Amino acid sequence: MASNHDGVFVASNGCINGAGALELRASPDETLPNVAGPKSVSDVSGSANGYRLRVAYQGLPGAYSEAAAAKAYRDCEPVPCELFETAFDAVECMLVDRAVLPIENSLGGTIHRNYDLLLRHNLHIIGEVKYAVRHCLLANSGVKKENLKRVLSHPQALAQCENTLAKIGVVREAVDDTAGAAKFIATHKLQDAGAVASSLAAEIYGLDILALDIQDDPDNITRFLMLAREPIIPVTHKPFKTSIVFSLEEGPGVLFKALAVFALRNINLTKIESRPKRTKPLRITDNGSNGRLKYFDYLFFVDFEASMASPNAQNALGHLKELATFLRVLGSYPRDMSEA
Ligand SMILES: O=C(O)C(=O)C[C@]1(C(=O)O)C=C[C@@H](O)C=C1
Repeated sequence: MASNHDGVFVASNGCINGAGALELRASPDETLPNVAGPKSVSDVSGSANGYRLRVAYQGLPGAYSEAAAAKAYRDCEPVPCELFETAFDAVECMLVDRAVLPIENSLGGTIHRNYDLLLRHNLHIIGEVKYAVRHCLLANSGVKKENLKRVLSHPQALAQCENTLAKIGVVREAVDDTAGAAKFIATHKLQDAGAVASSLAAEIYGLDILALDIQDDPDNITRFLMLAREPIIPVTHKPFKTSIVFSLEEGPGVLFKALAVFALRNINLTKIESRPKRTKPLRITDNGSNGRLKYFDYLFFVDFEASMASPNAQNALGHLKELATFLRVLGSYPRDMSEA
């Protein structure tokens, strides 16, 4: 992995350091309790014995993900990464200790890319954090709303401000992250372009705030996942959530039967998401008259409100195993019960 001039981890092949790459830092297992091996539930502090936990996030300084990382791990050292994938790689290569990545937003919906990456990588979900996202419309000093012809931001942020941007009547341009959009218009001193980003991004990149709270609903919350190389030890005395992914044979009612394993045990599901199986997205079968039928084949991601330490959840997954062609537990972790 390598970093650019701004110290942002950028995509490269694998974990071997190339020229100009950041030095590989072993995880400070000897200083931070429970860093190696399964972690305890209280693993939320971002520092111990003078060592600051290094937490990867996607975007540049001033991105909401940076603020979410700091909320998840107080006093941590947030480490910017170019792509979601770079953040996954940085944890796997031990360049950082954790990653904090968005998974869904109350207005914009699911961040599908991170579901796909969860499956392709071997990290564990060890926590979740809800963050209230308050978007601002930013521009260079002297630029007024009526001068704007285009507005740049992360696609999720543009989606979350759809009504406001439609009213202003600007062209929307998608970029990698909100803070990157702010930096771009500032660096190029653009006079006809604005950015949707945080008030912190305005401060960092020296931009004016033309409008505050421009998201389509004042209550705009993004849920982030906390990822680590090792799982945490699940407990039953705290509210826990478990995330799994599975696939099923084709047939009538199979998904109904799979979800019934939770209903039968009174386990509440909080989310279900289906994604195409990337390796084999189509299932081809005989249509009974020498023709071929092509079915889409899916992976189902489910979150349920129970700890893997509870016999109820273990029985439910035992039952699901009988129906599933593939089943993986992505993590069992404390629910974020805060108001965001
Ligand atoms: O661009 C940023 O600032 C991000 O942190 C990314 C991101 C996302 O991917 O959803 C995070 C929170 C907001 O929902 C908007 C954008």
